[in-house]
Amino acid sequence: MRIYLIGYMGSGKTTLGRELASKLRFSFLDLDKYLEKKYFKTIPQIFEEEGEAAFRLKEQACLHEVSEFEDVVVATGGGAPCFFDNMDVMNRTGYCVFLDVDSEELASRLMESKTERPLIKGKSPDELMDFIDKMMEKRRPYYERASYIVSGTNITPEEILVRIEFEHG
Ligand SMILES: Nc1ncnc2c1ncn2[C@@H]1O[C@H](COP(=O)(O)OP(=O)(O)O)[C@@H](O)[C@H]1O
Ligand SMILES: O=C(O)C1=C[C@@H](OP(=O)(O)O)[C@@H](O)[C@H](O)C1
Ligand SMILES: [Mg+2]
Repeated sequence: MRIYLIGYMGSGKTTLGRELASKLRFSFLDLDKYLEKKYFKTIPQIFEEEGEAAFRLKEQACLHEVSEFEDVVVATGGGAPCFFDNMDVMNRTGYCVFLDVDSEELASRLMESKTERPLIKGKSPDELMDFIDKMMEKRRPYYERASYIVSGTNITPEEILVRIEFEHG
């Protein structure tokens, strides 16, 4: 069994994914970290040296690899669902959960942790808010293809599990 967490930067995929995996006694895998290990480069380095398009190709390759792993919770990167066949792969090979957190909450979380995220690096609070709103509008249709949507500002791993169990039986 595989669980994929998707959603905007700052929605808590990495944080909640780790907690969820430990509850289930599954392995936890962060797609960004997996990618950094595979290519021996950090995400900001790849964006800077090779550009976003190259990053997206690497991200897709990594997703295809991890989609064969057993009993894992995968925290994806915020953009992963919006490129290539990634959303199809996740829906086909696991339970895909969209963490739907409102943009004000995202902005306040992301102000604290911008440096490792090349897409928002150096933005002022107002610019960040505007950027999140615009990008969320484009990304939402992809995110909403997830089999499960969990919304709120304080989503817990229990809530995610209950949803999957309740709807899946
Ligand atoms: N439920 C939460 N409540 C408050 N802050 C959170 C919550 N989940 C994550 N954060 C904080 O938000 C930031 C981004 O979380 P992270 O798990 O890295 O998100 P993602 O992987 O979706 O980008 C981190 O600083 C984290 O501590
Ligand atoms: O939203 C995006 O396009 C990205 C999100 C990041 O992951 P997080 O969502 O874990 O921050 C990381 O993959 C990269 O910086 C691009
Ligand atoms: Mg993350």
